[in-house]
Amino acid sequence: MTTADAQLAAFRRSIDNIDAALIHILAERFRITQAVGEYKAEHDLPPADPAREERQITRLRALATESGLDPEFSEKFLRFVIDEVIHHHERIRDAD
Ligand SMILES: O=C(O)C(=O)C[C@]1(C(=O)O)C=C[C@@H](O)C=C1
Repeated sequence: MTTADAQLAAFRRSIDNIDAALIHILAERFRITQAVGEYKAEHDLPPADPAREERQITRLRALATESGLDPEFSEKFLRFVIDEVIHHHERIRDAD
């Protein structure tokens, strides 16, 4: 193995650890949003709350900018996650 190969392998070990952390964090987020979906279905609350989403996006865009992450990417990522959560909420509501 060359020095360059060893360096790339070291970078990739770090990437693999970060990816694992992301999966654990997402799993935890979806675990709690599952409970939120059940709560909303029980209390006849709508699956989506656009005002709450607006506040989350504003907050995360600011955090992204502070952290050197592209705020556009952060918003797209959060939108993608929230849209999936809303689908889960709808499925829970429709199963009731
Ligand atoms: O906070 C809620 O009401 C949720 O259902 C959670 C969540 C989210 O995933 O963050 C999902 C859907 C709503 O539109 C807003 C936020």
